[in-house]
Amino acid sequence: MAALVAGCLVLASGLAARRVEVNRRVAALIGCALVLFPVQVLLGATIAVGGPSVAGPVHLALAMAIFACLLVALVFTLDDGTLEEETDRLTPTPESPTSGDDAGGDPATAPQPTGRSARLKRTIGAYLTLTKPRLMWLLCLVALAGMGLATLSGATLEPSTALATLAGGVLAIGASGTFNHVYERDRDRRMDRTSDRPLVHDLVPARNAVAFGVGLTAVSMAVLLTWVNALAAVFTLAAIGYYAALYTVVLKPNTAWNTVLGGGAGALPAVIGWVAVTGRVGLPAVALAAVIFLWTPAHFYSLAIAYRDDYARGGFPMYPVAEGVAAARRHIAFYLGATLLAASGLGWVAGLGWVYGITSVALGAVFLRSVVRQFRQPTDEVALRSFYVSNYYLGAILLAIVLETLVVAG
Ligand code: HEM
Ligand SMILES: CC(C)=CCC/C(C)=C/CC/C(C)=C/COP(=O)(O)OP(=O)(O)O
Repeated sequence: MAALVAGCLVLASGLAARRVEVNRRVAALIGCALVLFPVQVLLGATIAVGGPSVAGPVHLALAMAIFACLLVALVFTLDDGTLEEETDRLTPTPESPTSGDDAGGDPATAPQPTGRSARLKRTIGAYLTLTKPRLMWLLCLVALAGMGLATLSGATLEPSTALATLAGGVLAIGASGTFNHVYERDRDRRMDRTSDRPLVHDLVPARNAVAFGVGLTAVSMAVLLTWVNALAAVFTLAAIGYYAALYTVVLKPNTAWNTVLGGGAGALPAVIGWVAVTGRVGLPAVALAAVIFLWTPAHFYSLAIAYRDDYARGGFPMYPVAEGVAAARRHIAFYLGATLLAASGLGWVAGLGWVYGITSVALGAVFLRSVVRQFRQPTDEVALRSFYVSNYYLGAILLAIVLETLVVAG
Protein backbone atom coordinates (compact mmCIF):
# COMPACT_ATOMS: atom_id res chain seq x y z
CA MET A 1 0.00 0.00 0.00
CA ALA A 2 2.82 2.39 0.90
CA ALA A 3 4.54 1.63 -2.41
CA LEU A 4 1.27 2.25 -4.26
CA VAL A 5 0.76 5.60 -2.55
CA ALA A 6 4.40 6.56 -3.23
CA GLY A 7 4.04 5.52 -6.87
CA CYS A 8 0.89 7.62 -7.32
CA LEU A 9 2.69 10.62 -5.80
CA VAL A 10 5.73 10.20 -8.06
CA LEU A 11 3.37 9.99 -11.05
CA ALA A 12 1.46 13.06 -9.84
CA SER A 13 4.76 14.96 -9.62
CA GLY A 14 5.50 13.98 -13.21
CA LEU A 15 2.07 15.13 -14.40
CA ALA A 16 2.35 18.38 -12.42
CA ALA A 17 5.76 19.05 -13.99
CA ARG A 18 4.18 18.73 -17.44
CA ARG A 19 1.27 21.03 -16.60
CA VAL A 20 3.22 23.83 -14.96
CA GLU A 21 6.31 25.04 -16.74
CA VAL A 22 9.33 23.80 -14.83
CA ASN A 23 12.95 24.46 -15.69
CA ARG A 24 15.17 21.78 -17.19
CA ARG A 25 16.91 20.88 -13.92
CA VAL A 26 13.56 20.19 -12.24
CA ALA A 27 12.25 18.27 -15.24
CA ALA A 28 15.41 16.12 -15.31
CA LEU A 29 15.15 15.32 -11.59
CA ILE A 30 11.48 14.36 -11.78
CA GLY A 31 12.29 12.37 -14.92
CA CYS A 32 14.91 10.42 -12.96
CA ALA A 33 12.37 9.61 -10.25
CA LEU A 34 9.87 8.45 -12.89
CA VAL A 35 12.45 6.19 -14.55
CA LEU A 36 13.70 4.75 -11.25
CA PHE A 37 10.23 3.95 -9.92
CA PRO A 38 9.45 1.00 -12.26
CA VAL A 39 12.93 -0.39 -11.52
CA GLN A 40 12.03 -0.13 -7.86
CA VAL A 41 8.78 -2.05 -8.50
CA LEU A 42 10.72 -4.84 -10.20
CA LEU A 43 13.21 -4.99 -7.34
CA GLY A 44 10.34 -5.12 -4.86
CA ALA A 45 8.85 -8.05 -6.78
CA THR A 46 12.25 -9.82 -6.69
CA ILE A 47 12.35 -9.44 -2.91
CA ALA A 48 8.75 -10.69 -2.57
CA VAL A 49 9.58 -13.93 -4.39
CA GLY A 50 12.72 -14.52 -2.30
CA GLY A 51 15.38 -13.04 -4.60
CA PRO A 52 19.05 -12.44 -3.69
CA SER A 53 19.71 -10.81 -0.32
CA VAL A 54 21.44 -7.84 -1.92
CA ALA A 55 18.08 -6.79 -3.42
CA GLY A 56 16.94 -5.46 0.00
CA PRO A 57 19.69 -2.85 0.49
CA VAL A 58 19.57 -1.87 -3.20
CA HIS A 59 15.81 -1.40 -2.85
CA LEU A 60 16.33 0.99 0.08
CA ALA A 61 19.12 2.85 -1.74
CA LEU A 62 16.90 3.31 -4.79
CA ALA A 63 14.02 4.56 -2.63
CA MET A 64 16.43 7.09 -1.14
CA ALA A 65 17.59 8.14 -4.61
CA ILE A 66 13.97 8.69 -5.74
CA PHE A 67 13.26 10.72 -2.61
CA ALA A 68 16.45 12.78 -3.11
CA CYS A 69 15.54 13.57 -6.76
CA LEU A 70 12.08 14.78 -5.75
CA LEU A 71 13.32 16.80 -2.77
CA VAL A 72 15.97 18.60 -4.84
CA ALA A 73 13.33 19.22 -7.54
CA LEU A 74 11.04 20.68 -4.87
CA VAL A 75 13.77 23.00 -3.57
CA PHE A 76 14.65 24.24 -7.07
CA THR A 77 10.95 24.82 -7.79
CA LEU A 78 10.39 26.80 -4.59
CA ASP A 79 13.60 28.74 -5.20
CA ASP A 80 12.60 29.71 -8.72
CA GLY A 81 9.23 30.96 -7.63
CA THR A 82 9.79 33.02 -4.56
CA LEU A 83 13.33 33.80 -3.69
CA GLU A 84 14.98 37.14 -3.94
CA GLU A 85 18.52 37.27 -5.28
CA GLU A 86 21.19 36.78 -2.67
CA THR A 87 21.83 40.39 -1.89
CA ASP A 88 21.17 39.99 1.79
CA ARG A 89 24.62 39.03 3.04
CA LEU A 90 25.68 40.86 6.16
CA THR A 91 29.14 41.73 7.38
CA PRO A 92 29.88 40.50 10.90
CA THR A 93 31.13 43.42 12.98
CA PRO A 94 33.41 41.96 15.63
CA GLU A 95 34.62 45.25 17.02
CA SER A 96 31.48 47.36 16.64
CA PRO A 97 32.26 50.40 18.80
CA THR A 98 28.68 51.52 19.40
CA SER A 99 26.79 48.33 20.03
CA GLY A 100 28.55 47.24 23.18
CA ASP A 101 27.40 50.00 25.47
CA ASP A 102 23.67 49.76 25.58
CA ALA A 103 22.82 46.17 24.66
CA GLY A 104 23.84 44.50 27.87
CA GLY A 105 22.81 47.23 30.22
CA ASP A 106 25.01 48.46 32.99
CA PRO A 107 25.19 46.12 35.95
CA ALA A 108 25.76 49.11 38.20
CA THR A 109 22.42 50.63 37.21
CA ALA A 110 20.46 47.36 36.94
CA PRO A 111 18.11 46.79 39.89
CA GLN A 112 19.96 44.75 42.52
CA PRO A 113 17.99 42.35 44.72
CA THR A 114 18.17 43.28 48.37
CA GLY A 115 18.31 40.69 51.12
CA ARG A 116 20.52 37.65 51.46
CA SER A 117 18.09 35.04 50.18
CA ALA A 118 17.15 37.09 47.09
CA ARG A 119 20.84 37.49 46.25
CA LEU A 120 21.47 33.80 46.83
CA LYS A 121 18.52 32.91 44.59
CA ARG A 122 19.85 35.18 41.87
CA THR A 123 23.32 33.66 42.09
CA ILE A 124 22.00 30.09 41.96
CA GLY A 125 19.83 31.07 38.99
CA ALA A 126 22.88 32.58 37.28
CA TYR A 127 24.94 29.40 37.72
CA LEU A 128 22.02 27.33 36.44
CA THR A 129 21.75 29.56 33.35
CA LEU A 130 25.46 28.97 32.65
CA THR A 131 24.74 25.25 32.21
CA LYS A 132 22.32 25.92 29.28
CA PRO A 133 19.56 23.74 30.81
CA ARG A 134 17.16 24.20 27.87
CA LEU A 135 19.32 22.02 25.65
CA MET A 136 19.56 19.16 28.08
CA TRP A 137 16.32 17.28 27.48
CA LEU A 138 17.11 16.66 23.82
CA LEU A 139 20.78 15.80 24.37
CA CYS A 140 19.74 13.37 27.15
CA LEU A 141 17.24 11.80 24.76
CA VAL A 142 20.06 11.36 22.22
CA ALA A 143 22.16 9.52 24.80
CA LEU A 144 19.17 7.45 25.95
CA ALA A 145 18.40 6.49 22.34
CA GLY A 146 22.07 5.49 21.94
CA MET A 147 21.70 3.25 25.00
CA GLY A 148 18.43 1.83 23.67
CA LEU A 149 20.01 0.95 20.32
CA ALA A 150 22.79 -0.86 22.17
CA THR A 151 20.24 -3.18 23.77
CA LEU A 152 19.14 -4.26 20.27
CA SER A 153 22.64 -5.65 19.79
CA GLY A 154 22.03 -7.99 22.71
CA ALA A 155 23.64 -5.94 25.49
CA THR A 156 21.79 -5.36 28.76
CA LEU A 157 21.17 -1.86 30.07
CA GLU A 158 21.31 -1.64 33.85
CA PRO A 159 19.19 1.24 35.25
CA SER A 160 22.23 2.40 37.25
CA THR A 161 24.30 2.67 34.03
CA ALA A 162 21.54 4.70 32.38
CA LEU A 163 21.26 7.03 35.37
CA ALA A 164 25.02 7.52 35.73
CA THR A 165 25.45 8.15 31.99
CA LEU A 166 22.70 10.76 31.99
CA ALA A 167 24.07 12.38 35.15
CA GLY A 168 27.60 12.49 33.73
CA GLY A 169 26.20 13.85 30.45
CA VAL A 170 24.15 16.59 32.12
CA LEU A 171 27.20 17.70 34.13
CA ALA A 172 29.32 17.68 30.96
CA ILE A 173 26.79 19.73 28.99
CA GLY A 174 26.68 22.14 31.95
CA ALA A 175 30.48 22.39 31.92
CA SER A 176 30.78 23.03 28.20
CA GLY A 177 27.89 25.54 28.27
CA THR A 178 29.64 27.37 31.11
CA PHE A 179 32.93 27.59 29.18
CA ASN A 180 30.95 28.84 26.16
CA HIS A 181 29.40 31.61 28.30
CA VAL A 182 32.83 32.66 29.58
CA TYR A 183 34.48 32.83 26.17
CA GLU A 184 31.59 34.64 24.47
CA ARG A 185 30.76 37.16 27.20
CA ASP A 186 31.95 40.19 25.21
CA ARG A 187 30.14 39.21 22.04
CA ASP A 188 27.03 38.19 24.03
CA ARG A 189 26.87 41.77 25.33
CA ARG A 190 26.40 43.04 21.79
CA MET A 191 23.56 40.65 20.89
CA ASP A 192 19.95 41.27 21.99
CA ARG A 193 19.23 37.56 22.43
CA THR A 194 22.18 37.01 24.74
CA SER A 195 22.68 40.39 26.38
CA ASP A 196 20.94 39.24 29.58
CA ARG A 197 23.40 36.39 30.23
CA PRO A 198 24.96 36.19 33.71
CA LEU A 199 28.54 36.99 32.71
CA VAL A 200 27.43 40.04 30.72
CA HIS A 201 26.06 41.46 33.97
CA ASP A 202 28.88 40.21 36.21
CA LEU A 203 26.37 38.15 38.19
CA VAL A 204 29.13 35.56 38.28
CA PRO A 205 32.80 36.58 37.98
CA ALA A 206 34.46 34.93 34.98
CA ARG A 207 37.05 33.22 37.23
CA ASN A 208 34.31 31.65 39.32
CA ALA A 209 32.53 30.50 36.16
CA VAL A 210 35.73 28.83 34.91
CA ALA A 211 36.14 27.13 38.31
CA PHE A 212 32.48 26.03 38.13
CA GLY A 213 33.04 24.58 34.65
CA VAL A 214 36.18 22.75 35.77
CA GLY A 215 34.31 21.43 38.82
CA LEU A 216 31.42 20.17 36.70
CA THR A 217 33.89 18.48 34.32
CA ALA A 218 35.66 16.78 37.21
CA VAL A 219 32.44 15.49 38.79
CA SER A 220 31.19 14.32 35.39
CA MET A 221 34.41 12.38 34.83
CA ALA A 222 34.26 10.91 38.34
CA VAL A 223 30.66 9.73 37.82
CA LEU A 224 31.40 8.18 34.43
CA LEU A 225 34.65 6.53 35.53
CA THR A 226 33.08 5.13 38.70
CA TRP A 227 29.72 3.93 37.44
CA VAL A 228 30.01 3.66 33.65
CA ASN A 229 33.31 3.04 31.84
CA ALA A 230 36.54 4.72 30.76
CA LEU A 231 35.65 4.95 27.07
CA ALA A 232 32.38 6.77 27.86
CA ALA A 233 34.39 9.21 29.99
CA VAL A 234 36.92 9.76 27.18
CA PHE A 235 34.16 10.49 24.63
CA THR A 236 32.43 12.83 27.07
CA LEU A 237 35.66 14.75 27.69
CA ALA A 238 36.10 14.93 23.91
CA ALA A 239 32.54 16.32 23.59
CA ILE A 240 33.29 19.03 26.16
CA GLY A 241 36.48 19.95 24.27
CA TYR A 242 34.65 19.84 20.95
CA TYR A 243 31.91 22.27 22.05
CA ALA A 244 33.92 24.51 24.39
CA ALA A 245 37.15 24.77 22.40
CA LEU A 246 36.82 23.55 18.81
CA TYR A 247 33.32 24.98 18.18
CA THR A 248 33.29 28.01 20.50
CA VAL A 249 36.86 29.24 20.07
CA VAL A 250 37.95 27.99 16.64
CA LEU A 251 34.90 27.49 14.42
CA LYS A 252 32.11 29.79 15.58
CA PRO A 253 33.89 33.17 15.27
CA ASN A 254 35.85 32.24 12.14
CA THR A 255 33.88 30.30 9.57
CA ALA A 256 30.38 29.99 8.13
CA TRP A 257 30.98 26.23 8.33
CA ASN A 258 30.84 26.51 12.15
CA THR A 259 27.43 24.86 12.46
CA VAL A 260 28.11 22.01 10.05
CA LEU A 261 31.46 21.17 11.62
CA GLY A 262 30.22 21.92 15.14
CA GLY A 263 27.39 19.40 14.73
CA GLY A 264 29.79 16.65 15.75
CA ALA A 265 29.66 17.84 19.38
CA GLY A 266 25.93 17.27 19.63
CA ALA A 267 26.23 13.96 17.80
CA LEU A 268 28.73 12.50 20.28
CA PRO A 269 26.12 11.76 23.01
CA ALA A 270 24.67 9.11 20.66
CA VAL A 271 28.03 7.32 20.70
CA ILE A 272 28.47 7.95 24.43
CA GLY A 273 25.12 6.28 25.15
CA TRP A 274 26.05 3.21 23.11
CA VAL A 275 29.57 3.02 24.56
CA ALA A 276 28.18 3.27 28.10
CA VAL A 277 26.28 0.02 27.54
CA THR A 278 28.66 -1.96 25.34
CA GLY A 279 32.13 -0.57 26.12
CA ARG A 280 32.89 -0.13 22.37
CA VAL A 281 31.66 1.80 19.33
CA GLY A 282 29.00 0.25 17.08
CA LEU A 283 27.50 1.00 13.66
CA PRO A 284 23.95 1.88 14.83
CA ALA A 285 25.45 4.48 17.21
CA VAL A 286 27.39 6.01 14.32
CA ALA A 287 24.19 5.98 12.22
CA LEU A 288 22.32 7.84 14.99
CA ALA A 289 25.22 10.29 15.31
CA ALA A 290 25.00 10.88 11.54
CA VAL A 291 21.30 11.77 11.90
CA ILE A 292 22.11 14.37 14.60
CA PHE A 293 25.08 15.70 12.61
CA LEU A 294 22.96 16.29 9.48
CA TRP A 295 20.00 17.59 11.50
CA THR A 296 22.08 20.30 13.21
CA PRO A 297 22.25 22.81 10.29
CA ALA A 298 18.54 22.21 9.54
CA HIS A 299 17.92 22.97 13.25
CA PHE A 300 20.13 26.00 13.72
CA TYR A 301 20.02 27.86 10.38
CA SER A 302 16.33 28.67 10.94
CA LEU A 303 17.17 30.34 14.26
CA ALA A 304 20.18 32.03 12.67
CA ILE A 305 17.93 33.44 9.92
CA ALA A 306 15.61 34.96 12.52
CA TYR A 307 18.55 36.39 14.50
CA ARG A 308 20.90 37.19 11.59
CA ASP A 309 21.24 40.90 12.48
CA ASP A 310 21.99 39.94 16.06
CA TYR A 311 24.67 37.44 15.01
CA ALA A 312 26.18 40.03 12.65
CA ARG A 313 26.34 42.51 15.57
CA GLY A 314 28.06 39.85 17.65
CA GLY A 315 30.62 39.37 14.85
CA PHE A 316 29.69 35.74 14.14
CA PRO A 317 29.81 34.60 10.48
CA MET A 318 26.81 32.25 10.87
CA TYR A 319 25.72 30.89 7.48
CA PRO A 320 22.71 33.22 6.92
CA VAL A 321 24.92 36.17 7.89
CA ALA A 322 27.80 35.25 5.59
CA GLU A 323 25.90 33.75 2.66
CA GLY A 324 22.47 35.36 2.89
CA VAL A 325 19.03 34.13 3.88
CA ALA A 326 18.15 32.65 0.50
CA ALA A 327 21.20 30.37 0.50
CA ALA A 328 20.58 29.41 4.14
CA ARG A 329 16.97 28.45 3.40
CA ARG A 330 18.10 26.28 0.53
CA HIS A 331 20.66 24.59 2.78
CA ILE A 332 18.03 23.99 5.48
CA ALA A 333 15.97 22.08 2.92
CA PHE A 334 18.97 20.04 1.72
CA TYR A 335 20.14 19.18 5.25
CA LEU A 336 16.58 18.28 6.16
CA GLY A 337 16.46 15.92 3.17
CA ALA A 338 19.79 14.42 4.21
CA THR A 339 18.50 14.02 7.78
CA LEU A 340 15.40 12.16 6.62
CA LEU A 341 17.55 9.87 4.47
CA ALA A 342 19.96 9.25 7.34
CA ALA A 343 16.97 8.51 9.59
CA SER A 344 15.80 5.79 7.21
CA GLY A 345 19.35 4.48 7.04
CA LEU A 346 19.36 4.32 10.84
CA GLY A 347 16.08 2.40 10.89
CA TRP A 348 17.57 -0.14 8.51
CA VAL A 349 21.02 -0.44 10.15
CA ALA A 350 19.54 -0.81 13.65
CA GLY A 351 16.58 -2.97 12.59
CA LEU A 352 14.00 -0.61 14.09
CA GLY A 353 10.30 -1.32 13.70
CA TRP A 354 7.01 0.33 12.83
CA VAL A 355 6.82 2.77 15.77
CA TYR A 356 10.05 4.36 14.57
CA GLY A 357 9.02 4.08 10.90
CA ILE A 358 5.66 5.78 11.32
CA THR A 359 7.05 8.45 13.67
CA SER A 360 9.93 9.38 11.39
CA VAL A 361 7.73 9.59 8.30
CA ALA A 362 4.96 11.58 10.04
CA LEU A 363 7.23 14.02 11.89
CA GLY A 364 9.54 14.21 8.87
CA ALA A 365 6.54 15.42 6.87
CA VAL A 366 5.72 18.04 9.53
CA PHE A 367 9.36 19.21 9.50
CA LEU A 368 9.40 19.35 5.69
CA ARG A 369 6.14 21.30 5.62
CA SER A 370 7.53 23.87 8.05
CA VAL A 371 10.61 24.32 5.86
CA VAL A 372 8.50 24.65 2.68
CA ARG A 373 6.55 27.38 4.50
CA GLN A 374 9.80 29.27 4.96
CA PHE A 375 10.10 29.49 1.16
CA ARG A 376 6.50 30.59 0.68
CA GLN A 377 6.40 32.96 3.64
CA PRO A 378 9.94 34.14 4.29
CA THR A 379 9.45 35.82 7.65
CA ASP A 380 11.40 35.52 10.89
CA GLU A 381 8.32 34.11 12.68
CA VAL A 382 8.01 31.26 10.19
CA ALA A 383 11.77 30.57 10.45
CA LEU A 384 11.53 30.45 14.26
CA ARG A 385 8.58 28.08 14.03
CA SER A 386 10.70 25.81 11.85
CA PHE A 387 13.46 25.91 14.50
CA TYR A 388 11.04 24.61 17.14
CA VAL A 389 9.60 22.01 14.75
CA SER A 390 13.17 20.73 14.18
CA ASN A 391 13.38 20.00 17.92
CA TYR A 392 10.00 18.26 17.96
CA TYR A 393 11.06 16.14 14.99
CA LEU A 394 14.26 14.96 16.64
CA GLY A 395 12.59 14.57 20.02
CA ALA A 396 9.85 12.41 18.47
CA ILE A 397 12.14 10.03 16.58
CA LEU A 398 14.39 9.67 19.63
CA LEU A 399 11.37 8.90 21.81
CA ALA A 400 10.24 6.34 19.25
CA ILE A 401 13.67 4.66 19.47
CA VAL A 402 13.52 4.67 23.27
CA LEU A 403 9.98 3.28 23.16
CA GLU A 404 10.88 0.49 20.75
CA THR A 405 14.15 -0.49 22.38
CA LEU A 406 13.67 0.09 26.10
CA VAL A 407 9.92 0.13 26.77
CA VAL A 408 8.43 -2.39 24.32
CA ALA A 409 11.45 -4.70 24.00
CA GLY A 410 12.52 -4.29 27.63
C1 HEM B 1 26.47 23.52 16.23
C2 HEM B 1 25.40 22.98 16.78
C3 HEM B 1 24.24 23.76 17.35
C4 HEM B 1 24.01 25.09 17.36
C5 HEM B 1 24.87 26.20 16.77
C6 HEM B 1 22.77 25.30 18.10
C7 HEM B 1 22.23 26.53 18.39
C8 HEM B 1 21.18 26.75 19.25
C9 HEM B 1 20.82 28.02 19.78
C10 HEM B 1 21.53 29.33 19.50
C11 HEM B 1 19.76 27.83 20.58
C12 HEM B 1 19.02 28.89 21.40
C13 HEM B 1 19.61 28.81 22.79
C14 HEM B 1 19.05 29.84 23.72
O1 HEM B 1 18.40 30.79 23.27
O2 HEM B 1 19.29 29.66 24.91
C15 HEM B 1 19.45 26.44 20.56
C16 HEM B 1 18.41 25.86 21.27
C17 HEM B 1 18.23 24.52 21.39
N1 HEM B 1 18.99 23.53 20.83
FE1 HEM B 1 20.51 23.81 19.51
N2 HEM B 1 22.26 24.09 18.47
C18 HEM B 1 23.13 23.13 18.05
C19 HEM B 1 23.01 21.78 18.27
C20 HEM B 1 22.03 21.20 19.04
C21 HEM B 1 21.96 19.80 19.36
C22 HEM B 1 22.95 18.75 18.86
C23 HEM B 1 20.86 19.62 20.11
C24 HEM B 1 20.31 18.35 20.68
C25 HEM B 1 20.40 17.20 20.11
C26 HEM B 1 20.22 20.90 20.28
C27 HEM B 1 19.07 21.13 20.98
C28 HEM B 1 18.53 22.34 21.26
C29 HEM B 1 17.39 22.56 22.12
C30 HEM B 1 16.57 21.49 22.82
C31 HEM B 1 17.21 23.93 22.20
C32 HEM B 1 16.20 24.66 23.08
C33 HEM B 1 15.04 25.13 22.32
C34 HEM B 1 14.11 25.86 23.28
O3 HEM B 1 14.42 26.99 23.64
O4 HEM B 1 13.10 25.27 23.65
N3 HEM B 1 20.96 21.83 19.61
N4 HEM B 1 20.32 25.80 19.74
C1 LIG C 1 28.10 15.50 26.15
C2 LIG C 1 28.39 16.90 25.76
C3 LIG C 1 29.33 17.68 26.58
C4 LIG C 1 27.81 17.42 24.68
C5 LIG C 1 28.00 18.83 24.30
C6 LIG C 1 27.32 19.05 23.05
C7 LIG C 1 26.52 20.29 23.02
C8 LIG C 1 26.25 21.07 24.26
C9 LIG C 1 26.02 20.58 21.84
C10 LIG C 1 25.09 21.66 21.64
C11 LIG C 1 25.63 22.74 20.82
C12 LIG C 1 24.81 23.96 21.05
C13 LIG C 1 23.51 23.85 21.66
C14 LIG C 1 25.25 25.09 20.71
C15 LIG C 1 24.50 26.33 20.99
O1 LIG C 1 24.97 27.18 20.13
P1 LIG C 1 25.80 28.42 20.59
O2 LIG C 1 26.68 28.09 21.72
O3 LIG C 1 26.44 28.96 19.36
O4 LIG C 1 24.60 29.35 21.04
P2 LIG C 1 24.54 30.82 21.55
O5 LIG C 1 24.52 31.69 20.35
O6 LIG C 1 23.25 30.81 22.30
O7 LIG C 1 25.77 31.02 22.43
